[in-house]
Amino acid sequence: MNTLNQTEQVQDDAEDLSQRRIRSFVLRQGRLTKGQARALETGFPQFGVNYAPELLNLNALFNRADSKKILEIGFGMGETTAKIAQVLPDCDFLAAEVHTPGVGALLKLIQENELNNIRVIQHDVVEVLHNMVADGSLDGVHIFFPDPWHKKRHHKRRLIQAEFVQLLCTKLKAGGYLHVATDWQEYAEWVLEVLNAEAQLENTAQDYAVKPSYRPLTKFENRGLKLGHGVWDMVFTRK
Ligand SMILES: C[S@@+](CC[C@H](N)C(=O)[O-])C[C@H]1O[C@@H](n2cnc3c(N)ncnc32)[C@H](O)[C@@H]1O
Repeated sequence: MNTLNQTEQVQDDAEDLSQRRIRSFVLRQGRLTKGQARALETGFPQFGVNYAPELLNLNALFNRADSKKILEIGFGMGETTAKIAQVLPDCDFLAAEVHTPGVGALLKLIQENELNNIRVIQHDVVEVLHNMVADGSLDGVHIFFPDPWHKKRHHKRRLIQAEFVQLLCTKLKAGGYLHVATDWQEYAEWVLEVLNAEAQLENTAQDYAVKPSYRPLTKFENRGLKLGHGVWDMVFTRK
């Protein structure tokens, strides 16, 4: 192991010991653009949800009862979230992300596109699910390009793990869906194995699914596809 790896290992171990749970993200100081800062200030009061260990009333949050309620996990800069919310106006999206610039960016998109069907929460989604989302209340869960945590010793940080998938299943309605997409083949195989092993889930495809039309191709993904890189979608439903 070289010195850099040793330092990383020590940092990893220290973090693991200091936390009750291994997290799927590392918080980095991110620079906010002026637009993102303004959107946080003006948009969060209307479209933001503060973390609190109390169950959310999703119908009240979106001010309608007849819509499908979808949780998006780790929306990054929110481009995909905003596009999907536009093409699926009958669905409401609770979008979770931990990084402040991303939260500002999505709030900016919500304001620019006058979207009423997104609410944003800045918190670890594992805690949000445990403490704020009622059992059997979600029609769908979107997880697009979760951090692949390439190194073997970091695999424990991967969001998609048996225990996490079980938690998602308790929050999904019967017939609700879980859609995961990744551009890292080894992680795709890992995700497929974990989802196949969960007895409460059923694959909608033989293995990988055809990309559902609501998920837009991002610039990054398009570039990768042109270079011959793959993207794998997996769509499972809750029995
Ligand atoms: C690789 S990025 C993908 C972003 C976006 N979905 C996309 O397709 O561009 C993964 C994101 O998941 C977020 N994330 C990871 N673990 C999370 C957690 N436990 N709760 C909320 N967000 C999380 C990270 O902060 C990061 O922005």
